[in-house]
Amino acid sequence: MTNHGKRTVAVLIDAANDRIRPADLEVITLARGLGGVAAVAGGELTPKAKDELARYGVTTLVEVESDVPFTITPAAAHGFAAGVRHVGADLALTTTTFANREIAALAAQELGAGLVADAQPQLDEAGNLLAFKRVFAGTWDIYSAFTTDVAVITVRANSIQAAPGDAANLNVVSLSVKAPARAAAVTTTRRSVHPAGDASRPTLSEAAYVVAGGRGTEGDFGPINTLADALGAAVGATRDAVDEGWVDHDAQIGQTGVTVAPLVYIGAGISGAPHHRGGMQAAQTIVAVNVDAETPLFDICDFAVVGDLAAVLPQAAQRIREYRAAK
Ligand SMILES: Cc1cc2nc3c(=O)[nH]c(=O)nc-3n(C[C@H](O)[C@H](O)[C@H](O)COP(=O)(O)OP(=O)(O)OC[C@H]3O[C@@H](n4cnc5c(N)ncnc54)[C@H](O)[C@@H]3O)c2cc1C
Repeated sequence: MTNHGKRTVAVLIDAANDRIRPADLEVITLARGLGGVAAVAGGELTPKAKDELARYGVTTLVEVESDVPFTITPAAAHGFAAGVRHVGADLALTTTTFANREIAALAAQELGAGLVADAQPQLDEAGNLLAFKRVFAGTWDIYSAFTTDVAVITVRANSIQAAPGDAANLNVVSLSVKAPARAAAVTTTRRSVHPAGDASRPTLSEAAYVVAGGRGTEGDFGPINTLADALGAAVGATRDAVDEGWVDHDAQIGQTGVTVAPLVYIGAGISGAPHHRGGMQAAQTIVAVNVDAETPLFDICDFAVVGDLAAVLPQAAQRIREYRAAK
């Protein structure tokens, strides 16, 4: 895919009541640096959500009315692809969630587009689009170029901090689509959303701050929760902690768990086995708390604290609370 001058970037968004999800706002912020931004949503958004899109510089909102709801993945993929075509976008972005990976793949197939999952769009010096991703437990950086006219990228959370842009006049378009037969063939009898972990905390895969505990907690996640509460962080864990039944499987970070890329990852009582590192090494700042000064996690961390987590974490939480109260 070569540089065509001004790009149009379509972003799939998922409004939760009146709010645009923070991860979607990150993707919109990223998209603004690449071209004009159009949002594509399944159904009608509330006026508040539309205001938020305008504040983030989105110029067009395509509200897709589909005969099958976007909760059915092929219907969402078809609706998204229709939105991308409608605005003539050459780049389509979604956040990286399990559902969005599938939506992006099906939409890319329909659009004849190249797809890179869990990456960050970037422009090279000539303005050509690249998808950047860090792989193999953070040991390789891959830059992919597109040979197709349209590119689809699912964007890893916390690639960028969301920030409002120049407020735009939002042009709202309604687009009616008929879902493909494979979507219409599905009958939803019951739909229940399983709240991942603690509903009062951010989603682990999208959180800006993550506090994770391992076998060193000896089953007491109290200090982990205390620090997570002070920071507004998600709680993560190693597989050993999950296998012991100390925390839900949803919290497992690593090769066979969730991949996180927060601004700050704090790992306490975690040795830093390669299986765990593969899921957190992309964090921007890594803090490790361990009684063993030789623990492997110290080899890759930015800040190492040698100490008992039961003593260190409550003190850190207390200082954070004091700092926030004084601000
Ligand atoms: C196929 C496969 C897939 C796997 N997938 C994953 C995965 O997705 N995610 C994952 O995490 N693991 C995974 N594992 C397991 C992984 O290899 C490690 O066994 C696991 O990550 C170790 O967990 P841990 O760090 O909690 O425990 P340990 O390695 O036992 O480390 C505990 C650490 O706590 C420290 N400690 C003890 N007491 C304290 C204290 N009071 N204060 C501070 N520090 C203390 C110790 O010094 C030690 O460093 C996988 C393994 C296999 C074989």
